[in-house]
Amino acid sequence: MSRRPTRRPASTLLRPEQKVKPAGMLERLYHGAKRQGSWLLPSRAFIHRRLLGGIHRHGELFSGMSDSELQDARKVLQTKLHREGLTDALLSETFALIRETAGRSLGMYHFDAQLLAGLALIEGCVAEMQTGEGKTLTATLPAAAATLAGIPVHVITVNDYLARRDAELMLPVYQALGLSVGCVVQGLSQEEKKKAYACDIVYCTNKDVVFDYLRDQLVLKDNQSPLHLHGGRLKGKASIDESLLLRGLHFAIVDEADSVLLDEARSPLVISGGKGASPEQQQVLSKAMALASEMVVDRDFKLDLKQRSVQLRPEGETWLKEQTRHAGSYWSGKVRREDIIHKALTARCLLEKDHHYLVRDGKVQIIDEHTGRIMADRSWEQGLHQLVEIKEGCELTAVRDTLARMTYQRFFRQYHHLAGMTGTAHEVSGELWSVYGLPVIPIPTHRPSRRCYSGPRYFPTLNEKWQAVVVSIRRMHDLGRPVLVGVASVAVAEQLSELLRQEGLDHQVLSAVNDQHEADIVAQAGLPGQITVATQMAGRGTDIKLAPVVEEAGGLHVILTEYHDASRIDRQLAGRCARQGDPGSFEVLVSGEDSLLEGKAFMGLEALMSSVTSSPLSGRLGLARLKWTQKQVERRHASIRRQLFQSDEKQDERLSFTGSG
Ligand SMILES: Nc1ncnc2c1ncn2[C@@H]1O[C@H](COP(=O)(O)OP(=O)(O)OP(=O)(O)O)[C@@H](O)[C@H]1O
Repeated sequence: MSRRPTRRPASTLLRPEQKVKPAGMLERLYHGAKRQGSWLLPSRAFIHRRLLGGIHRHGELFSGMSDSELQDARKVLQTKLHREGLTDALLSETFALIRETAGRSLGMYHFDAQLLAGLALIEGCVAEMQTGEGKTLTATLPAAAATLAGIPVHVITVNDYLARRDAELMLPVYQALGLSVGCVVQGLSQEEKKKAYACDIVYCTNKDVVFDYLRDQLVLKDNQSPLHLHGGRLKGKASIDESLLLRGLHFAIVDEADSVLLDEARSPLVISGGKGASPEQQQVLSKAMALASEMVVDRDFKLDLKQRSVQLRPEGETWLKEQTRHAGSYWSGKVRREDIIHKALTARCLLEKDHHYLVRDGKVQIIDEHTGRIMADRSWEQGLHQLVEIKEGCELTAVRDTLARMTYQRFFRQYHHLAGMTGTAHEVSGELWSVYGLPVIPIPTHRPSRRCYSGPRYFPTLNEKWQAVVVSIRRMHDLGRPVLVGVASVAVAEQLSELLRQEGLDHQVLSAVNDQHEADIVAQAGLPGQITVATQMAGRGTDIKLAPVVEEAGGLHVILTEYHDASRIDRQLAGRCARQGDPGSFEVLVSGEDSLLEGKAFMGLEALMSSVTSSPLSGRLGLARLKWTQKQVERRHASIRRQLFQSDEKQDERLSFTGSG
C-alpha cells in the first residue's frame, strides 16, 4: 500500500482525522520485522532517483515557458491532480513545477538533495537532512504538491519565530502557485486563527496546533463523529462548525521531527480552566508553602534533582501530621495533605527561577525547556503554579481544573498522512517507526561538509571551564570570526554574559528574556567578531548568514559549553556552523561539575578518577562519565515516552469498553 497521500479524503467536509488504534503485539512484530528486513524490499532510494530524472525532464520544459504559460500549465496540472491524485508521473511534473516556481519567485531552485527529501516527505517518511541543507525550502515540495492535489497541509515547527519566518520566506512560492498560506502563532484572536487554519497551507507550532485541537474537542464535546456534525447541520446547528478552528487532520509535515515527536512527547498537553482562588484555597496554598519551606532535605524528604522528583520520608509524614493536627478539615486526609506538600516541595526545590520560569511584570511565566522561550499563556496544573507564585511573592492567579488532555503520540497518529524532517533522526529511528510508523530516509548533503571539530576538552571544575570558554571566545574574536556559544539555561547565559562584560567583550544574549530582539540578534550573529550567547533555542532552525570576510577568516565558530540531555541537541548546535559547504568549526568544553552530572554516582568511577593523577587520563575518564550519563538520560527519557504511549493506548482500550452505546 502506498504511503503517499493521493487525494483529499472523501470525508473532508466532516473534519477528518485518523482513528488511532492501539498497536497489537502482532502489528508491532510485523513493523519490527519489516524495518529489519526493509533491505529486501525494492529500495525507495532507487525509485526516488528514477523520479528525480522525471523532475529534471519536466523542469527543462517548464524553464522555457513564460510566466503566464507556467500559470496555465499549473491549472491543467491541478485539474489532473484532483482527478487522478499524486501518481508517479504527476508527482514528477508537480515537483518540477514547484521547483521552477521557487526558482522564479525566490531565486532558489531546489537542489537534487532537496528534491529527494521532498519525495521522502510525500511518501510519509522522515527525511534526515543535515543541518543547513535547506529544510524550509524542501517543505514547499510536499506541501505545495499535496495542496495542489486538494489536501490541506500543516507545516509544524518548534516555535513561533520559525513558523512566522518560514511562512513569510516561502509565501512568494505558494502565492505564485495560487495557494493560500496561514500562520498560527501566539497572540492571535480566535477569528484570526480560524482564518489561518482555513488556508491551504498552515505554518504553526506543535503546541498551538495541539491546544487548538483540544479547544475544538471541548466545543464538540459529545458530537465528535461526522454523523453528529451532519445531524447538527441538518437541524440548523451551524454554530458548532463555526466555532471550530481546525478543519481536520489531513497531512502534517513536521520540521525538527525528533524534537517535536520525541523530545516534547514526554508530557501530555492539558487544557485547564477554573475560577479565581477562594480565600480558603489561598490559605491552604500559603500554609503548604510555609510548611514545605520548614522541611529539611534528607530528613523529611528525598530530593533527586536529575530525576526531578521529591519524595516524602516517613519522618516527614509524621512531622506533617503533627503540624497540621489543628489546621482544619483540608489537612485531615493523609493523601490530600501529602499531595499538596509534595507540590509545595516541587515548587520550592525543583522549579528554579530563570531556568524553569521567569518573573516578569509580577507574573510567573513558564520557560519552555525545549526551546528556551516564554510560554506566556501557560500555567502548571492543580495548584503548582499558584505555589510558585507564593514562593515568588506574586499575586495569586486562578487554580485550574483539567478540561482536556492529549499526548503528542496520540495527536500526530491521528493525521491521515504524517512526515518529518530533521538533521538528527538515525539514533531514534526505531522509536519513530514503532510509535508513528515513520521510516527514516537519510538524504545526502548538497555539498561536502567543511566543519572542523577539534574534539571535546574536559575541565575538573566549572571555574576552569568558563575561563577556557572566555579564552577561546577572545581568540576567535581577535581573528575576526563570529562565535556562537551554546549554554544550558537562561541563568547560565546571564552568568556568562557577566563574565564577558568583565572581560570587556561585547556580546549579545539570545534567550527567553529578550526574545523580542531575536531576529536582529540572529541576523548579526555571522558578522565579523560578533559574540552570541544562546540557549537551546539557537540550536534549532535559526540560520546564521556569514558576512563575506568571515568566510575568508574561517567562518562561524560554535562552542558547546555543556552536553545536553540528548546528543541530538548537541549535534543541532554544531550544525549552526559550516552550513551548505561553508567553512566553520565546532568545539566542546565541558566540566566535571556540569549540571548533567548532578546527583549522579558512577560505580566507583569518582574514586578511580580522584586516584588518577595524570590529567589526560582523568580528562578521558571525565568525558566518558559525561557521555555515559547522557546515554542514561536519553534511555530514561525514551522509557518515559514509552510508558506514556503505553498508558495512552491502555486508556484507549478501557474507553472502548466503557463508552456509551
Ligand atoms: N536551493 C537553494 N538554493 C540556494 N540557497 C538555498 C537553497 N536551499 C536553502 N538555501 C539556503 O540555505 C540556508 C539554510 O536553509 P534553512 O535554514 O532552511 O536550513 P535548515 O536545513 O532548515 O537548517 P537547520 O537544520 O539549522 O534548521 C538558507 O540561507 C537558505 O536560504
